[in-house]
Amino acid sequence: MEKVKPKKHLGQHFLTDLGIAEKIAKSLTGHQGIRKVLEIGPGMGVLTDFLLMQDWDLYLVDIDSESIRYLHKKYPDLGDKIIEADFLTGDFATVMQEPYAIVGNFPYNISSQIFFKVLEQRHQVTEVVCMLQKEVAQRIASPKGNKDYGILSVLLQAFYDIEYLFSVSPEVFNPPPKVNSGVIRLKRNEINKLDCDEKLFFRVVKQGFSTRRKTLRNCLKSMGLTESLNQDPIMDKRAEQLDVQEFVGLTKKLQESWNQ
Ligand SMILES: C[S@@+](CC[C@H](N)C(=O)[O-])C[C@H]1O[C@@H](n2cnc3c(N)ncnc32)[C@H](O)[C@@H]1O
Repeated sequence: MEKVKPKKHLGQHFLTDLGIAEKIAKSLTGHQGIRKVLEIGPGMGVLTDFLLMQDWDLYLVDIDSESIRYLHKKYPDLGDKIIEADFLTGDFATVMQEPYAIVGNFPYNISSQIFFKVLEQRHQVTEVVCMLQKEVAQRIASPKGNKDYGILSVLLQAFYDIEYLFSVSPEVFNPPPKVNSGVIRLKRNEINKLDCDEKLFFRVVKQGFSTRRKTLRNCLKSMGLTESLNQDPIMDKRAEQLDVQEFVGLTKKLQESWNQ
């Protein structure tokens, strides 16, 4: 079968090391008893081959029509489960219907956007195993106080337990990317709902990190801080010094101060 020509604008760096592909596929655990799996960006199916050796109900989504033609030839039995779509704009809540896990060697240029979409679908997405740019992987898994800790770390850590699994060097891809890669696993935690207004929590986290070097007092002032909240010692801190629970506490304080 003629191979897919790598397209830079689609982040196509095809993994050539079968051992690593197998290791990624085996990192999926079926957390919370889920068998339905969506692979984002299967390309030529290097991960897919190993996923199909396991007992998953597997769906594939790729934006590239050349990859899709290749996958249909390679896996004729998958039929409609091979989906040509943009994961970022497609309605996968409806396609998948039930809770599902995500796996993939993500297109690195859109990996943060993929995670914002995962957050929107957090009630349905039980697990994510993925390879992405090492720095982004580290940032997502990073604890508070670390220079890498940011918006995605807090938001994802609020709903998922995150593990950095292993690093992968550029030589095992065709063409090799300019950056190192990292594989992470996210397992949805048991907390169905945060103990605060979740929409406000998202706003507080995003606004809190809007200027990293500034205190929360400065970053959040456009949100209408009352005088008493303005005096609260937490406002002297910077966003990177707060973990998820502290952000939840801050969100509750903000809401209560508005209700007074
Ligand atoms: C890094 S490659 C990985 C390919 C293959 N899984 C491998 O490991 O060799 C990323 C894949 O994501 C696909 N892709 C890029 N943007 C996408 C999007 N928005 N939605 C779905 N797939 C996308 C690309 O076409 C490509 O096949």
